[in-house]
Amino acid sequence: MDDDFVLNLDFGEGPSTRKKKGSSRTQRYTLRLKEKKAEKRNAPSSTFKIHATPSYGHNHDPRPRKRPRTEPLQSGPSETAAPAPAPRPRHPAHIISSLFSHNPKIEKPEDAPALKKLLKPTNAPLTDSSFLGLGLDPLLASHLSSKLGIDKPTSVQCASLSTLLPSLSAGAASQRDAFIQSQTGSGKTLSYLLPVIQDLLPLSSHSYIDRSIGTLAIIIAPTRELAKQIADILEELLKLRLRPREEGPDDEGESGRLMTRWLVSGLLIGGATRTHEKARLRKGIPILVSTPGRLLDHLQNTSSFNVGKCRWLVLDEADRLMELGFEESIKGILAALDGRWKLAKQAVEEGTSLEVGGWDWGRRRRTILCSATMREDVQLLAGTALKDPIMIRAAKSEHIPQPSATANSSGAFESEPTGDKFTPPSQLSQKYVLVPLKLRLVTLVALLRIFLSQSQLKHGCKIIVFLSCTDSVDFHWRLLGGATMHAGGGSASSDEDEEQMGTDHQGEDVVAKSPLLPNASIFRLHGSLPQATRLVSLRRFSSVSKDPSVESSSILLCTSVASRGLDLPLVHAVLQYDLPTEGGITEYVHRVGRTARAGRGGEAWCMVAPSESAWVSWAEERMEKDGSIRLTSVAVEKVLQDGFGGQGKEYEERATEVQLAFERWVLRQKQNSEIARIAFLSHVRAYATHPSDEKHIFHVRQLHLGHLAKAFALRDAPGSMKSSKSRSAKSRSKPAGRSVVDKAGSNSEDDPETERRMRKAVRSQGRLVRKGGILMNSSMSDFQVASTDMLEKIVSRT
Ligand SMILES: Nc1ncnc2c1ncn2[C@@H]1O[C@H](COP(=O)(O)OP(=O)(O)OP(=O)(O)O)[C@@H](O)[C@H]1O
Repeated sequence: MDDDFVLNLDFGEGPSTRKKKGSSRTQRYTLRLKEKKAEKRNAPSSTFKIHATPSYGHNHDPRPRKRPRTEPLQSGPSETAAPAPAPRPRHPAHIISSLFSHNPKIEKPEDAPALKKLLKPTNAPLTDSSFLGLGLDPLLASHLSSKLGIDKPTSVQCASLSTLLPSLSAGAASQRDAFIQSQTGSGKTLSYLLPVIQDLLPLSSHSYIDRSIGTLAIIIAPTRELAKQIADILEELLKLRLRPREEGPDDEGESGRLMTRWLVSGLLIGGATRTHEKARLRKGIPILVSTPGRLLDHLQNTSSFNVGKCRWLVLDEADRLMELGFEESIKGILAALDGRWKLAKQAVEEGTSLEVGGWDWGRRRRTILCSATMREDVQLLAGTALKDPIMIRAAKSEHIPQPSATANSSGAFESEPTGDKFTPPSQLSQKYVLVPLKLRLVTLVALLRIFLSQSQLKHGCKIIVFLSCTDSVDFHWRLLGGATMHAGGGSASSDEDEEQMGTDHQGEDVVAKSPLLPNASIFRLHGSLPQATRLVSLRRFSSVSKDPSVESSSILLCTSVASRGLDLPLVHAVLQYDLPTEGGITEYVHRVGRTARAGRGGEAWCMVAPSESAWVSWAEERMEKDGSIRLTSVAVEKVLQDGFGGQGKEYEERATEVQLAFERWVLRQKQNSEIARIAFLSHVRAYATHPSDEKHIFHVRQLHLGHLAKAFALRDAPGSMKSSKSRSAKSRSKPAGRSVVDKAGSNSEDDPETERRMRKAVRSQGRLVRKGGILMNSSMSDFQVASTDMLEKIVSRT
């Protein structure tokens, strides 16, 4: 089987790779590498091969080296192969990227034990339980099984259904509010949707009830994507048959239930015009999914929004709601709902409104709060929103958990159950690679190639890559989609770049293809993209071809906006290219939780800089004190070797060529260099926002900016890291790659005042994305370059 693919290498000097004058360091590297290469090289070749299927454990291929092919690089499935460019002679003056010199020494990780103990999934459906046994309506249970393929409940679903289902929870417990907390991918959405539907379903047998009854249940989610996802699941659930399969359409049936289909769902997330939304609300939306800002807006301004009879309020991802500053909006929503209920009740009592027969006005609204963590701010929200709540948690073992704690009047839970740390599912394999800054970009490509090659066996897979900020996402997306291995790329026009980019119907770029990542579509997601683009990107990233012969591998480059709640099918690997700047270990667990869902397997990888190595034990300890959670170290050399193939240290040459291809793309056009520069600056700025208790691990001062520049395919750190106006001749002569402190000419970051100003400046910029508590940008990590001078000012203490 020859499933290798070939990279065309051009050693000729294209215009884009012309050496800058006066770069004596580069000249030295060039000469050294040239000499080394000349020694090694027997017969110069214009191509090398990169194994599409990395061979774990078989790196030293005993087969004789194949004669290099001269075919062009294989592209993605939809692309036709381009004619092979004629091999060009190697040019002695070609700039060589010195990727493998002057890197910090990294100790080789110990070999991982050959047979890793397989851990039982902690978020899988339970084999010894059933929905019917928990009291779920047979119509719902059979719909779950036949249409959604869900037969057994997960642990948290067992706990919640046994508490929240109206049929089982008799007496006082039947009206209590609830706090649901459990692992990622454990099925929290169904754990609240099923009780809500089961509670409202009997109303369908009253012929006089229709949509005009208004909104009876509201689900609030922090982001539009999440709200849309919940609404989609709800819509699927509400397609259930309203009579048992064995009963005909006109039978009154043994069940004695003749139900009408009035129970429909609706989504309010902005995007549509207010008038259009108002018209939908006037018609009636019995179960509404919304983001907080838009909901509050309609509660305050839409008189036809009939919520007087609302029975359920669900606050999903409550910790994210708090992080995004929605506390005030939620208080407003609670007050408005109470007010509307009072007014509606009063109107009925006064006879000014038509009574719905037998409506139980005494029944209080039930509120459910779902959160990954029990942080202080979430407990405060629980204190405001919940009354005498019951705590619902998933057990770690296959035991149906009992509701375990109750909250006091301030919302604090009196009996804090043990083992309440927010941990990833146990079946998730967690790995990290200590990567010198210079090698980050090529290691990213190598890792993606490894994931893709694994997925080839399974007809495609999904990979999510988290980056620090929107500018970095945009840059990497364009870079991967634009860079080619043709050194003649110096003359490539932007049209050629565009060929590898697909656009959505609004003309916004959606998909990119990289010759380095064959058969994969690359998407991006961050808060600054138009809403339509975000939704299209997510939909296309998640789509799975029904034809097994069509590979549907896809890669999503994103910010933390994708870390919470999103349920994207078949995500095989999550790579944290940049570790979270906000949210610490909770954010890490949310991100890795996009894979290994509902009992399935998955891989979580992190790239850790040598200066950040203390993060590993820091993270392990925060996930589980007893040391049961361990991240496995994988050597960067192994990743590069497996990703790029070749014999011995051949991967170094290949990685260098890939780096050069990226650097050529950056040099190709001014606009590319600008994107790279902006991404670099935004990344450093985002890095500076790591909270003070993480500064011993993540400190800008530890970053070698010259090396980091390589990770943005730049040959030097942007000169504007120091204001050009104020840059002295002395500082100009300093070698690139010094830390911010060096460049600023003083120990600026040791100065508490500078530190304070830096945080303030960065935070205030972060706040710009949240206007009046309404999510404008969806993620606090989505830093925009409102002013690229910001960082320069910060570091130069102007
Ligand atoms: N009982 C079940 N059996 C099989 N799959 C299930 C079951 N319940 C839910 N799922 C599936 O598990 C996946 C995760 O569900 P869901 O998104 O509700 O998890 P979650 O706990 O809310 O995760 P997160 O904390 O990441 O938001 C979904 O694809 C869902 O269809």
